[in-house]
Amino acid sequence: MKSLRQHLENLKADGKTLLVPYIMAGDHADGIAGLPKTIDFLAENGASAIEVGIPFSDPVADGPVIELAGIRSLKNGTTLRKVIDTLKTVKTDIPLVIMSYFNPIYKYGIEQFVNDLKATPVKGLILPDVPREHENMIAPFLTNTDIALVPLVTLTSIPERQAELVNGAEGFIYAVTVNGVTGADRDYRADLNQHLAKLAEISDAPVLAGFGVSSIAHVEKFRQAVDGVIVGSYIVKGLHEGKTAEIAEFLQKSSQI
Ligand SMILES: O=P(O)(O)OC[C@@H](O)[C@@H](O)c1c[nH]c2ccccc12
Repeated sequence: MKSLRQHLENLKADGKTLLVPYIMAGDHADGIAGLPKTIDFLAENGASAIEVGIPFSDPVADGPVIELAGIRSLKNGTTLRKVIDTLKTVKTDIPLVIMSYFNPIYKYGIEQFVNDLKATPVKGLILPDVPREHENMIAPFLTNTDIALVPLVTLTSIPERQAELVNGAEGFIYAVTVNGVTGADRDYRADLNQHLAKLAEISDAPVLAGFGVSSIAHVEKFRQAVDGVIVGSYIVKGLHEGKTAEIAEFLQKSSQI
């Protein structure tokens, strides 16, 4: 079993709420140099894993908060190469998961990308614009590595599709809670937890809910149906505004739920 899944399953077996904050690499006051300390900060405050975003000019699934963070990061001169070089210097016990659109990886060289990640704590990949049908562009390079491909299951995925995506999940299942882009402050549909609980039932791998999670009440709600949550916009905005105490408190409280 790949270590991302093992790590999350161990936490789950200890009764922990799985908590995966998302950050935009390079969106720090001191540019990419600030990435290692941001990772340390999240790890110290209870993150189970950390999703590290790669900035991209056409982020089709990103809402305004993440999109602006990407623009700031690109203005800081962040490139995929700089992110990987910086991650090579990071020492952490918790797995990192790269979230990237495919284009930067394609430009970098797919095989080279996977090879270079082996010298980093990256244990998973979320590639929102690579559907299962196209996974073979990268999956063969991951076979003999400890890097898991994390599937996104959306509300519109029909049961057959869900089963297919869940089958053989190497890390965790990313259960998308809304139809639309990332971002906090949104209404969830009334039967969302039933939908999530069904997904959790058919999945052996841990299931984490993401999109719009921005309060302790959200974490408590989703915890009734799945193993944990992914929190992006709330974290990205808070860090950008320097609200570290608030973020630390949110993470600590969430991981105790
Ligand atoms: O920001 P939110 O609503 O908390 O959602 C998480 C999200 O930001 C992060 O996982 C993410 C950022 N960009 C993405 C693109 C697709 C899927 C997921 C993402």
